Amino acid sequence: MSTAVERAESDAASRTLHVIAMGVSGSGKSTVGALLAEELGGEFVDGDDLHPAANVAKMAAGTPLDDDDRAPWLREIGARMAAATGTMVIGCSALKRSYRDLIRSAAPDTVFVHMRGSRELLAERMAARPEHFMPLSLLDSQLGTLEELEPDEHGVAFDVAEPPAQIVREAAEWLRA
Ligand SMILES: Nc1ncnc2c1ncn2[C@@H]1O[C@H](COP(=O)(O)OP(=O)(O)O)[C@@H](O)[C@H]1O
Ligand SMILES: O=C(O)[C@H](O)[C@@H](O)[C@H](O)[C@H](O)COP(=O)(O)O
Repeated sequence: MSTAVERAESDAASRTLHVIAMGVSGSGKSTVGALLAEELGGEFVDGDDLHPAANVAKMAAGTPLDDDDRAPWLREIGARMAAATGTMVIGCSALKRSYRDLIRSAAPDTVFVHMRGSRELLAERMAARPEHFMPLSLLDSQLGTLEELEPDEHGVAFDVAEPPAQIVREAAEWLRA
């Protein structure tokens, strides 16, 4: 027979979690998000794959998205999260508070794991994946648009200078607590 502590630990481990791996381009949403989903025994969806083709074309051409471009994409992300039957991690920049509010309006228990880093390190990481559609020239617009998590938002931030495995370990610990 299991003890009360063991039962509580097992409940926490099996809890269904709704997580957005958030941050600007190059911050590790895809890398850390996929590893985190694996660690939590859930599914990972890359928000990049949910952008309308016009959004991808716009970014690839070096023009930042605006609120109107992002609205249908954020609604799709909220709908995916709300429809998840098990633990779900979605990589989504979720740069503004209003974008996170939109996702929460569909899936209120969504938790945000924000990967933060210096411009220099982010630029280095973006430059190291030249085949990606997102041009380095959009990094400053991404950083200019970013609104940090506010105290009343359910979330946690990590420094992208840490290795992915460490971020995942700490994030999973925080999420399960
Ligand atoms: N914490 C990290 N430490 C070292 N390299 C990382 C880390 N996170 C991501 N990377 C690398 O940086 C690049 C950008 O990461 P990626 O996951 O594609 O970011 P995003 O999805 O946010 O654009 C990739 O080449 C990835 O392997
Ligand atoms: O809202 C946006 O401007 C985009 O969602 C952007 O933040 C996101 O980062 C791109 O999809 C690029 O993809 P990567 O994040 O993989 O560079």
